[in-house]
Order: sequence, then C-alpha cells, then structure tokens
Amino acid sequence: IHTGRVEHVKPHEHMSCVMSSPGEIARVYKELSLYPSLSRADVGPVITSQYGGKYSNIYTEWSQRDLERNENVKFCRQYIVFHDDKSVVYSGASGNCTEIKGEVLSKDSPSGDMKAVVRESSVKGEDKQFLEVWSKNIKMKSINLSALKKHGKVYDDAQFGCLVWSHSETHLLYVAEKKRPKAESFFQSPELSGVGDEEDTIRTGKKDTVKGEQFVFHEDWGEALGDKSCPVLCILDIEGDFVSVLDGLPDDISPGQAFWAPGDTGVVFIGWWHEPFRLGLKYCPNRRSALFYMDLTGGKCEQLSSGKTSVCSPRLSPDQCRIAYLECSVYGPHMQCSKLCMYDWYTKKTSVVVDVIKRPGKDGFTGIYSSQLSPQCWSADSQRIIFACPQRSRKDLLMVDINTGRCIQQRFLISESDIGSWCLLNIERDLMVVSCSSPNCPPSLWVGFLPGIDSQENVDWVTLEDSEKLQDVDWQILTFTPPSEDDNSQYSNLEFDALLIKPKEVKDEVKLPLIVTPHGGPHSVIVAEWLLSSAVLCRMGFAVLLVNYRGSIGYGEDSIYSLLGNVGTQDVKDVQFAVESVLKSGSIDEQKVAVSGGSHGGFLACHLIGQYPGFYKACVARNPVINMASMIGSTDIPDWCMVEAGFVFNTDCLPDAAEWEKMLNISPIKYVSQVKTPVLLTIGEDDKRVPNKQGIEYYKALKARQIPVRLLWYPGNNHSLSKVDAESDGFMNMVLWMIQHFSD
Ligand SMILES: CSCC[C@H](NC=O)C(=O)N[C@@H](CO)C(=O)O
Repeated sequence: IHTGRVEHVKPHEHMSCVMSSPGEIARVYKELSLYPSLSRADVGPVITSQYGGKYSNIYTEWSQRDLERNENVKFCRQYIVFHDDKSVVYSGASGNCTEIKGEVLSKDSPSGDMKAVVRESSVKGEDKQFLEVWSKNIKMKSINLSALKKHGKVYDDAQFGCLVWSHSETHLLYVAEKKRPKAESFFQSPELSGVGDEEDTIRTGKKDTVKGEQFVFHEDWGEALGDKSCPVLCILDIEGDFVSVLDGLPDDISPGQAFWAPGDTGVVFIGWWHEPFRLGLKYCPNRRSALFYMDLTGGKCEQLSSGKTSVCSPRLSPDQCRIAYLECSVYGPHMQCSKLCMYDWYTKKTSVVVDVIKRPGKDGFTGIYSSQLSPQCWSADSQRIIFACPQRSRKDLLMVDINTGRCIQQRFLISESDIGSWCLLNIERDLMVVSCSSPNCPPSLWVGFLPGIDSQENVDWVTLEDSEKLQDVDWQILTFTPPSEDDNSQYSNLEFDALLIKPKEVKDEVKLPLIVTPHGGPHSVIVAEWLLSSAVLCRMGFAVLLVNYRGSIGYGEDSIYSLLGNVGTQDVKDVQFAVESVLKSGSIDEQKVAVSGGSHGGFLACHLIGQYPGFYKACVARNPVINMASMIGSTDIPDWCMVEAGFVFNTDCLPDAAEWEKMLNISPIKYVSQVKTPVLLTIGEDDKRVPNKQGIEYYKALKARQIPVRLLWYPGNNHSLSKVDAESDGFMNMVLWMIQHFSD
C-alpha cells in the first residue's frame, strides 16, 4: 500500500532510456520553460523617415515563467519594420526587452502620439489604481481612480475588459466593477464609522455607508472571474480630468468588450444577461448576450443583435461602416462552431458571412472555433476578415471575403516548413503580425503583408524573432476512423485525430513509455503547437499521445454534437482505440502506459482506469470531474452537466430522478471499484469550475478500496493550476508518480 510519499526512484533496468533523477528532470523543465510566448502585438502608425523610407514600429508583449521568482513575468520588445505598404523591406528589433510591472492595461492612441496606461501602484502600503496619459516623453496625467471612488477595480480580463481611445483621442473608455456602498456592522459605533475613509469624508462631507450589508452574497462570473460581479462602462474625459460611469443600460445586462461607435457618437458593447443568475463565462462563449449601442448624444441604449443568441468579439471595420462579430447558440455545448456575422452601421442590417459548418466539405474548411478575434481583424479595404482558429489538429490562419463568405487559407509556408500552428496577433493596414509554433519549436514572431483582394500571391513572411527547433523531438498527426461497432448512428462516419510526440532517433531495441493525454472541455482541442510539458516529457524519453476524440472542436459541428449524452463512453472508447492503435506500431512499451488529464480530461483519465482495469500503470488527474450528479449543485456551470449528459438545460428546472441517475451512471465514480491503477490527484483549492470536493470524493473512494492514491492540494490556485509553482510542482510530481509506478 502506498505510503503517500514519493520514494526516490532508482533507475530501473527497463527504464534505462527514461530520465528519472528529479534534479535532472527539474533542470530540463527549467531549460525549456525559458521559451516565452507572445500575448500581444500592436502596429504603430506609418512614419516617413527623412530619407523618404516608410516604417512602422511593432510593440510586442511576451510572457515567461520565472521559476526563481515564482511568477509569470511580462515583458515587451519593439521592432521596426521598413516597408512600402505592400512588402517588408527591412526589419529588426529596436532595443532589448523590458519587464512590464504594475501595468493593468495599456493602449497607444490611434495617431500613436499618446499612450494610456491603467497602473496599479502601492501608496502607503495600499494598492491604488491610476489612469495615466503619456505624450512623447511626458506623463501628462496620472489620475488616482481609487481616490475618485467612481467605481471599483478596473477590469483587465479578456472577457469584459478593454481600454479604448475615442477616434478623436479626447476620451478613454474602460470597464470597471460598479461602486459598492461601504458596508458596516449594525453595531459599528458612530464615532468609528468612516474611519480609514478620510478622503471620502473630507470630499463629500458625508459617509457613504450602509448597515447590515456586510455579509450579503454577491454573485460573480465564476471560474477565474471571481472578483467580477457588476461591470460598468466608464469614460475619462482627458481634457476635463473627469470620469463618468455610463447609466441608462438595461438593468439585467452586464457590459464589456466595448469600443467607440463611428464618429464617437456613443459606445458599442456586448451585454451578457445576468438574470435569473450568473453562469460561469470562462470557456463558455454560449451565454445569452447581444451587441448594444449606447448613444451618448441622446442617452438611448439600443440592442443591435437578436438577443436570442450568444455574441462576442465585435470589431469595427477600418471604413467604420461594419461591425464583425462571432455568434453561437445559447447553452448547448460550451464551445461550438461559430458564425461570423456582420452588422452594417448605416443600413442596420445583419448578415451571416460564414455559417456553421456541420461537416467539412472538399475545401477542407471545418468552421470557425474561436471566441476571440485579434484586436484588429479587418483588411485595409474593409472587404476581408483575417483570423486564426483550430482546423482539426492545427491552428490555421484564415481569410474570409465578406462579399462571398469564402474562406481561404493563408498558409503559404506550409509547403516549405512544418509549422504546426499560427496565431494572428494583429493586423493593421494589411500588415499582419503572427506567432507560429510547433510541438518541437517554441513560438516565433513573423510579419507579412496581406496580398490585394484579387492577388494570387502568397504572403511573403519575414521573421522578427526566430526560435530554434528542438532537433531531438518529433511529432505527427494520426487520423483514426472508429471501428464500426463504435460508430455513432446519429452522427456516423466521423474521424478523429491524435498528436503523437516522440523522442527522435530511438534505438530499435528501445521501447518507449507512453503518456496518454486526452484534453478537457470536452469541446476543446489540442493543436500542434509548443507545449512545454510534452517537450519536457519527450526530452526525458517518453512518447506522448494527445487525443482529439470525437466531440473536439475544429472538426465540424456534427463531431461536437456527437458526444452529447455519450460522455464516458464514446470519448473513452476513442482514446482507448487511439492508444491501442499506437501500441500496434511496436515502438511503445505496453507495460509502461500512463494516463493524465485535467478537468474533463481528468474525467476521461479516471474513466479509462475504471473501464480498462490494469491497462494504465499510473494515472494523474488535475481537478477531475468525478461525479456529475454531485457536481451540478456546486459548479459555476451546472448547464455543462445537463448538456453533456444529453439533456436540455433550463435555469428554472431541477434535474429529475432519471436525469440525476444518468449523470451518476456516466461518471468515473461509477467504475471506482474496478480501478487498479495508482492515482495522483492535483487539486486547486479555489476551483469554481470543478470544486475541490470532486477530487476528494475520488480520493476517499480509492482509499476505501486500498488503491494507492496521493492528493496534492494547491492553495490560491483555481481550475487551471497555472500558477508557476503549482504548474511546475504538478509536473514534477506527475512524472515521478509515473516513473515510480512503472517499476511497481
Ligand atoms: C464543469 S467542468 C467541465 C469541464 C471543463 N469544461 C469547461 O470548462 C474542462 O474540461 N475544462 C478544460 C478546458 O476546456 C480544462 O482543461 O480545464
């Protein structure tokens, strides 16, 4: 029986090809975690040099794990790109990297003359937020937003947050938490009331406090948005130094993703309905929402989209005539195939530019699977929209002509390189900034001009920041057709893929240990991009199989829908089928197969060890869904449980006994008595998506059956376990657990 402690692993005869010393593994992890990833790129205005040459500055932001400081550090680097508006003539970095500290949000003005920054800074030991306006080398304004007390903290998340200059560059628009009156106890003595709130008392002469509200529950927007409850739209009048909070919005919606309407006549935003209660938003672009316009001249708020769907990522065309946005249906699977829609500002007509793709056609286009377009996504002629999104197991760069709705791939590099995935960081005046990566190649930064609408030319990509390929890592995409007995009769003939990442040049007699990793979601996908853990595992001598079972996004909407009501069977069988197919190749050691996954991937890992007892020698599950029936009352997305179990979700109805029974029957807990595999559970204390009690439920069930189980508890971590120490500790413990149990 396992003692709960990881014994130092002695190199085993069969393990001779796998690195097993914790010190050595940590060294490889540290080395490969040095590769940064790109999070943002802004293209500056066109400047004409004194010699007549034109150039633009590119501002980029990167993020990198700093294991010593236990932080993800953010830094910036600028590049200069000389061009003739059609092609890049010369480019290079201008200066070194600078770490960014304290910046919550930042944005250059459209002319490039000014920069706005929301900064967090500590004043006399207290965190305050400032809104700064910089011009040339001068900080023109530094407005203490905390002292103004017009609103709470400024939102910096991708869901609601924004910082947008008006076209006239006189106003700034952002989203913040609504001001909440100060709550105090019924027993607060009058003389102490308002202590610590001197500024307010001095400024207003009265204390803005309410008694008895101290312990009132405030709903939040769920996982990773626990500090967001009532967003409000705020405007700073730069000249007048005046912040106003917009009123006149419908009471039952929460605004975000705002921008200035053509001519600065008002603001356009997405509003999410929050009645009868808020449902988690992270990874859930299927929440009822609409596009709204708040007219600042007449004070009227108008709804621009139907209100029967879910919309996100509105982007105004350069000619300011159209707004493109993504749309999908409400509830149903969390991630779906989206429509690309367009609202014409002048005719007020909405059209669908790209519709849902149920099954990919001959052109190979599988549909749009994205909940966020890049900050700018339009071509300069306002006729085309560029975006990157999963297409099967790769993330591709795509262009759509708004007149025909035809999608074209912009992957000229594909013939001469093996880039796995593309990410469009931005496009401005047809200059595209992209980041590319593969499982054996960390992210690199490229620029290229979009050819004219009638041009047949390929993009001439130029690298701004290269990255070195890991010569010892190999990857391939495998495609599987499920055996006929596992075909889905309602959605038949669906294929699925898996990514196999392996050490290169393995000696013939060596058989590799295999780590099987089904992704979470389940409507998500693993694309062929840089994945730190897979690269480290490969360096250590493992093969890694990442399975995009039926139900993954990027394969057409039918694939997504095929899984509803079939979780715990169809997805489990697909993963097992992929694993057994790979084992047939003969390059894998069948006695050293382990499974690991997070969330729904953890649900699958636990199902696999329950349904195939003894097949997997070790299992590692991060915040796994263990019992859908017990989770429905505590997760931030109860609709997920109903929908994945094959039922319709309604905010006002409780599951009936049969529905509850099915949720239990399709959960991994149902198979716990068959489990033989040792299980390592990694649990985030603050997980709102899969509450930590799920992991504990499994832990107790395994302990009761004398199955080796170890639970790692990460305080201050949520569902993703992505804090630097949790992620790195989770990785180390995962590999040591596997190595230990491979030699059992
Ligand atoms: C009620 S939890 C459902 C599982 C979860 N789905 C959406 O959040 C999940 O699997 N999440 C994935 C990301 O999609 C993860 O890896 O955490």
